[in-house]
Amino acid sequence: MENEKDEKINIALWKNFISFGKPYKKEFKILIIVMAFVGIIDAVFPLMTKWAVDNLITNISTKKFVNFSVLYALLVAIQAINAYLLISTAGKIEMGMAYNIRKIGFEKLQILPLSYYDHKAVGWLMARMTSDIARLSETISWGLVDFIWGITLMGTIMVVMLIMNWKLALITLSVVPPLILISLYFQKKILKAYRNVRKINSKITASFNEDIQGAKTTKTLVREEKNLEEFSDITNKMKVSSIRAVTLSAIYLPIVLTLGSIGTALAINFGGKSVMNNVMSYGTLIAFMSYTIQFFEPVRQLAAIFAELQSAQASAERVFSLVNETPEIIDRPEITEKYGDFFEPKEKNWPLIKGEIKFKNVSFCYKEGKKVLNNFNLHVESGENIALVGETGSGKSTIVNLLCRFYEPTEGDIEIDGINYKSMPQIWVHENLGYVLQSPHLFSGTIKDNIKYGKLDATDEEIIEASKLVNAHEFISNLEKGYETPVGEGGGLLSTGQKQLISFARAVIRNPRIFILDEATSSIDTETEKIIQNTIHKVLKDRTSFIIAHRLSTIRSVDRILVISKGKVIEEGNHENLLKKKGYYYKLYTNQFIEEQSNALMN
Ligand SMILES: Nc1ncnc2c1ncn2[C@@H]1O[C@H](COP(=O)(O)OP(=O)(O)OP(=O)(O)O)[C@@H](O)[C@H]1O
Repeated sequence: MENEKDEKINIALWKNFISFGKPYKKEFKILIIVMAFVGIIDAVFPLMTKWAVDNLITNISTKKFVNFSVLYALLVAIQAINAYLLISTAGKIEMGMAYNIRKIGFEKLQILPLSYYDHKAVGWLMARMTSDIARLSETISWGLVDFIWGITLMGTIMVVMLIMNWKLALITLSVVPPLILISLYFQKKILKAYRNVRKINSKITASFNEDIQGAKTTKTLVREEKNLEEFSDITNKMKVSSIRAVTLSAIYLPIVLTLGSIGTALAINFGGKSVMNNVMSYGTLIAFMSYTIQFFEPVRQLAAIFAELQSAQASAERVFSLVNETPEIIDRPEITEKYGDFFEPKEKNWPLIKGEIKFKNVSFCYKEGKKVLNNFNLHVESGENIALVGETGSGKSTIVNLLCRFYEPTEGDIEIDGINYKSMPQIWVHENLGYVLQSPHLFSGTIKDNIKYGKLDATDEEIIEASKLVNAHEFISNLEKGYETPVGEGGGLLSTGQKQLISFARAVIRNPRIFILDEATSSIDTETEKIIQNTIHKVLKDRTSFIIAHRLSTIRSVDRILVISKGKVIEEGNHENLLKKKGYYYKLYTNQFIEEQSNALMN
């Protein structure tokens, strides 16, 4: 979590933020007018009291009394209508702006390349999209409410006081400047203290999160006591910070009340004398006393808004760093003109992919200066099945990520069917891609929903057909609710093998020309493994495919095996040829074979 600095108000940033409120121009206008009315009417009530004291008590007349009552009731009714208007309008602005920014943020998250997610933690992004945006919209709408109300109320009170008795007005208002200074000082301190509480709170949330997710690991490593100790440490800090924040509020309020009382005392003292000398009416004195008390609330509110704006600015900066992020991989303008953009694609009049792939002198680095691939060349025929093997970190996933255009080459080109993929929209490749991840992610919902995720308009027949192709139909049909079985969060209600089969179905339902399989390392039972082997065989048929292989038994029948080391192909050929070569692959294969045999014996 970043430090929130006490910076000056950044006008440009707030202008940018307010631009999201453009669709709510009418609501903003209503809110400003309503709040100005509320402020003025609030300042009229003490005048009503003055009038009542000066006229009704001393000189009672039924007609005047009735008129007074009617006017009073009218003002109260107007305030009630205003209250309705202000709450509904401010609420509309708050929710509307949050909706607009969240939508744009979500759209951005869809188009940002994988590289963006490499350096942004999930928790960071979630906090931006939820709490930061909520806080900003709240600050803007309710802050505006308090601001307009405060300014008009204070302005009206000042004008009325000066008109009634300018000398007494100046004397009573002399407590305002120290009040403003003290309010600013305390509001800043209070806000800082609460900010600290929030920071610790996010650590507590993260702690809970890690603890729940890592419950199994904790138990196996007997870390319970240590975890508890660390947790107590954070909660203790939270307690201390919260008490500090509350103490500051507890000191601030009596100071405001005292200053308010001094103002009232000044009014009574100097005003009382004027009343005794018959220079001023009782009613005016009472109005003055009411005004001094009424004056303090907006000062407190305005100081709070000012402090809140400074702090909310940090939220605004973080939200806009996401909203204004320019994706590293973008379709060129001439391409979007021809094919439309991500959210509004035009007719797909691009060539169908057959699946011939060429890496031409491709170099790539995730971080500047550290080349993972250097002058990498590869030619894959359409429909050819390729397996990538090699030690961990050798660059297998990188090759595949580049082919999928999740990242783009730093140097060199990648061609599909002889076309440089950078001269086509990203969706051209993505639409023709089937990718089964090493640990497939299923979304909460039913098995059917998850398979349909690969092709939103898929019919039930297509879903069953895809499931049959990947040998998943049998196990799905045996479940009590069949295709309507809920998979749980992240597919947690299914076994690893079942999850894999469903992700196969999801990938093949769109009939992709290029198929990528990042083979699972986690062990599954022999029966399921056999089913998956058979599935792989069927799915790869006639498609250009890349398998990142961990179990070498899977790839015995592929057309070509590439042994990758430090981003280079060090051996290539089919299974038999590579074994005959007695090189790296031979060693890898025999080691794995011996390992599997000894595991089998031990079991
Ligand atoms: N997102 C990333 N950001 C920075 N460096 C990365 C990133 N992904 C991979 N690397 C680095 O690039 C190199 C190649 O990684 P890659 O994931 O391609 O290897 P791999 O052969 O697929 O490994 P494994 O079999 O363990 O999955 C490694 O040194 C790795 O640390």
